[in-house]
Amino acid sequence: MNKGHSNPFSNAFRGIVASYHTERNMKVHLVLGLLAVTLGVWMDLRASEWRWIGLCIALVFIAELANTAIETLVDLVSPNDHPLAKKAKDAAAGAVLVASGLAAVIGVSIFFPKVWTYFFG
Ligand SMILES: Nc1ncnc2c1ncn2[C@@H]1O[C@H](COP(=O)(O)OP(=O)(O)OP(=O)(O)O)[C@@H](O)[C@H]1O
Repeated sequence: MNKGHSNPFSNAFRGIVASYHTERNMKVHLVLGLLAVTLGVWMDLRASEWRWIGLCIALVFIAELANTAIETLVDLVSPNDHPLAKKAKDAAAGAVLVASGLAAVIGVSIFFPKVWTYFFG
């Protein structure tokens, strides 16, 4: 493999696109992220609230990309069942769950009161 002319940005972008194509959860995260941004524009969020939403979206994508990287490496190194392969994959999936859970809690705490006030306030 020729590594001489590789551009770090295009490598990183290729990694994100490849993960989007192979991981169903990436598409779910993208839709939820776009939904949060749309809702944020509609609800006219404050700058501090946008920072939290941006942080949550980035955190979930970082966790999902790391999960993809670990799953891919595990499949390469241990194509057959092995307890350590299971441990690595389950821990990586756990990272996505923690990030998604935090994003859900922060998202609900920001949007729920605004949506409630909009419809019933
Ligand atoms: N090589 C392996 N050895 C042992 N257990 C494995 C191995 N590969 C996967 N598993 C286990 O099988 C289950 C399903 O794994 P799978 O590879 O489908 O990933 P996943 O967690 O479902 O994620 P995704 O849906 O993103 O692929 C998980 O509990 C995982 O730990």
